[in-house]
Amino acid sequence: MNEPAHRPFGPDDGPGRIAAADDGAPALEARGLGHRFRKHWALRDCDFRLPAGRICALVGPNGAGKTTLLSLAADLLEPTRGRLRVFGDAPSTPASRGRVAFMGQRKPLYPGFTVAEMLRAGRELNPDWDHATAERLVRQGDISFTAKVGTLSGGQRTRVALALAFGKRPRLLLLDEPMSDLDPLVRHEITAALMSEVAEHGTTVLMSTHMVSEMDQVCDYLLMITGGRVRLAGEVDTILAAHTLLSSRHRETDGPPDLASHIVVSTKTVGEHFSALIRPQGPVTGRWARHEPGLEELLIAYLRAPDSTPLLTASARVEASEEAA
Ligand SMILES: Nc1ncnc2c1ncn2[C@@H]1O[C@H](COP(=O)(O)OP(=O)(O)OP(=O)(O)O)[C@@H](O)[C@H]1O
Repeated sequence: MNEPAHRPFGPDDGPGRIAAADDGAPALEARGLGHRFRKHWALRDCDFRLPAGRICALVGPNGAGKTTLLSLAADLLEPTRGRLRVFGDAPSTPASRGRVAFMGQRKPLYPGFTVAEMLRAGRELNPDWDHATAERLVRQGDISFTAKVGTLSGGQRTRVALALAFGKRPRLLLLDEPMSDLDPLVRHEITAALMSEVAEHGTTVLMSTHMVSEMDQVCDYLLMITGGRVRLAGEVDTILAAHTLLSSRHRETDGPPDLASHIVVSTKTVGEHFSALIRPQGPVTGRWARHEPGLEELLIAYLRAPDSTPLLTASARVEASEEAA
């Protein structure tokens, strides 16, 4: 993963940055969005919406294009094709840059600064800085304000980076694998801190993660990218309800014929045990054991079949893009 430079806050984020244009606009809207690194398309033909106020898990295998999408939203990269809007505005506008905070995998902290100095820098660079929120997040982690950032543990650094991101009072918080270097207890604490701040301020969160089982309780929206293309987008509940997990004793690797009328996402055969994740297109016939999949089961099935038919719920859909190839 090659990560661009971070810009968690900055002097461009001037006063009056929350323009009226964002009323009712989705937090993110991509139309025909593509980004190419030299000859390689990291993202292509992406059309989707992320409604405001959602906590969205951004998932996909390594190299899927998650960091690229977050970097486009944070205005660290420009689209090669198509466009992306943040609350109705291009990411490069002062209005958008003021509304967005990005915490990348390399936390945007200066090791020689104390925690207090880091927060002070946040206050000086951001006109709408919320010092009380930033301090509270640090205090909840029992982190000393006089400690040098370079001496903090991974979990403490993540907490300070989150405090800086929240202190900016973003409308959209972009987090790139925020929990990857944390132990389960600290992950739990940081998740709780994140949830309470989000509940208080109604922040939209787009968070890339490989820790799907832990995100299950946190995220109410899902964006799955494989090979640079959107595969799933929408409310977690709606997406799960659109699928059925079937299991049976069969020997056929391609599945029994009574699945032919459904969208079969992926199938698995272990010995005589056959299972299939399907999107039913009518009544399911046959002697199947059936249940609604969990989020992890669903994502593993899609990861196993990255070319399966995409599914976007109504709230995530945009009309076909004129700019798409
Ligand atoms: N600066 C770069 N130059 C060239 N190719 C790049 C660059 N950054 C990313 N890529 C390529 O673009 C594709 C998407 O990368 P990206 O980092 O967005 O994936 P990701 O889903 O975030 O992966 P991971 O889960 O491993 O972090 C990959 O094939 C990657 O090698």
